[in-house]
Amino acid sequence: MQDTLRITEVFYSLQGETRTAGLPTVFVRLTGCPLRCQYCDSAYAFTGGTIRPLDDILEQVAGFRPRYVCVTGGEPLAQPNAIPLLKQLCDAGYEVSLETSGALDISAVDPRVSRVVDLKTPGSKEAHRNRYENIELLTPNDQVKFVICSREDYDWAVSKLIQYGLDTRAGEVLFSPSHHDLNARDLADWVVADNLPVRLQLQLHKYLWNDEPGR
Ligand SMILES: C[S@@+](CC[C@H](N)C(=O)[O-])C[C@H]1O[C@@H](n2cnc3c(N)ncnc32)[C@H](O)[C@@H]1O
Ligand SMILES: Nc1nc2[nH]cc(C(=O)O)c2c(=O)[nH]1
Ligand code: SF4
Ligand SMILES: [Mg+2]
Repeated sequence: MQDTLRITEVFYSLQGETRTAGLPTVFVRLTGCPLRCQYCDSAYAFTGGTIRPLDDILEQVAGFRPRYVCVTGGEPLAQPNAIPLLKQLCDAGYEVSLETSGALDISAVDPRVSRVVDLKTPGSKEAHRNRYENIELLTPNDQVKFVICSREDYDWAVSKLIQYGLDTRAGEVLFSPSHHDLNARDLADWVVADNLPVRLQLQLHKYLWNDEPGR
């Protein structure tokens, strides 16, 4: 039996987030997630999808001839075969990133992958799922993200930034406003006022294409 994964979509777009924002990227969106963040913009990936052999997914990715590949979901690490998928994407020569909720163990992910680890804020309603052991595993090739819903979430994120020295562990600390919950301008003003060592990230794809799936 060949390794398979349940996949919602594979598409080519501009990376809307993280340190490669703006660069053409293939997205592989895995189906299913054990969390239910109140703001989730990808709830259409909770169910459905198609079970596909790994080779078939790799072949579709190769057809786009990309430099960057982003594995997202849903929660990719909820499927054990996400680990061989990530390794084989690296072996194929792509620059690979993984978007993960931070609720599951990231230790088995190929070190060539840039792990984008969310620390779920209280405003997500899933902060109790954070696996803080992941923080010790972060390297300069990784990125930590806070999706911020309110001033209270911002203060919480700043306290975690300081408590764990996140800017010295990960290559990037990203502060992203929760779309529809928080004005990007307010978050920008707070980051400047506090002189934080973080990058404000806006979801570029929502400005370009609103909230359409597959973009
Ligand atoms: C849809 S999730 C999939 C990967 C993984 N489950 C996770 O949460 O990181 C991809 C990224 O989108 C972020 N996201 C989801 N909904 C959002 C929203 N309404 N505003 C800003 N970011 C959002 C998540 O926090 C996460 O960083
Ligand atoms: N363009 C684009 N960039 C993205 N970066 C992360 C995404 C995600 O849903 O994880 C995403 C997405 O859905 N679209
Ligand atoms: S963990 Fe990611 S995919 Fe799951 S509900 Fe939260 S934002 Fe959505
Ligand atoms: Mg998205």
